[in-house]
Amino acid sequence: MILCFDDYAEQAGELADALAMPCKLVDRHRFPDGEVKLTLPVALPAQVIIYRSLDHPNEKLVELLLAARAAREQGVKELILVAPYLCYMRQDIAFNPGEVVSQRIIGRFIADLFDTVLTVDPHLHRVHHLKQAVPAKRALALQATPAMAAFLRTHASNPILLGPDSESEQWVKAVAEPDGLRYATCTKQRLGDREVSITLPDIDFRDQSVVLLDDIISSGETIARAAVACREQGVASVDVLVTHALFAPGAESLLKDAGVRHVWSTNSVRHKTNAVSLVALLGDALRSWLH
Ligand SMILES: O=P(O)(O)OC[C@H]1O[C@@H](O)[C@H](O)[C@@H]1O
Repeated sequence: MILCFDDYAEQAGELADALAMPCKLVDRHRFPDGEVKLTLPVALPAQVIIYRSLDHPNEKLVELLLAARAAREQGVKELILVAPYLCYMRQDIAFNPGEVVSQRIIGRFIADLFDTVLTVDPHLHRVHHLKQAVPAKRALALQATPAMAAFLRTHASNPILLGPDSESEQWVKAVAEPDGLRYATCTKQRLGDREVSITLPDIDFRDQSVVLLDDIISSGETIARAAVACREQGVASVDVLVTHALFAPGAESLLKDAGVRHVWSTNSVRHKTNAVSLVALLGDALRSWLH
């Protein structure tokens, strides 16, 4: 059985359909002081999947704690978390004394609640395996790149794929290579939460169709700066394809002002740019674990 909350009921329902299993809602009541009361379905089976993407994570983490512990109290033996976007993975090192390394702490918090954690393209740059960040019995990070490549085959004509920074090379390369597309990455310097500088690679961009490809749009600064730099080089068009459409306030207008034509995202995070479904990817990974 899949359990979901109202925010991701549609995606969870699609996944349940793909796996031919029931999907039930965790009811959420908010008290006047802001606390929540959750009500789970009763008579839960031995194996339960909780589907919830962890964008806007702070309240969701408390709700996951309540739901997972309550499911165990009902006798659930195996709990699987499907969180297409996994929060707090970016804070993976203390740059100053006293800075909290959230990745480690949230990773352990989630691993204490769930036997298995399934996610897509987590932002891991200093560790290489999800299990190092989320030490659950089983932790699997899927890649959205095959679904992105399939999408681009029908939505872009011979584009140059451009990653905005060196970290994005893994995704750009994985999407470009199977179809023999040209790809490159920019050099990025992050100066603050909402301030980055981007230097384009030395390529002739004139009249080319560029697709900027990255894992996350948060403030939108990275993609906007890259798009502006491309347009200054006389590109024919700039489109954007990302895995996780976090879109902090202001990001949308930033991209529009930068002259981005289309923004496409996977449905890991609910957003109006969602164009690439991850249901088949998640379903295939889960199928072998179900009993
Ligand atoms: O520039 P914004 O949109 O705020 O942040 C997203 C970028 O910051 C990085 O961590 C991500 O990999 C992406 O390149």
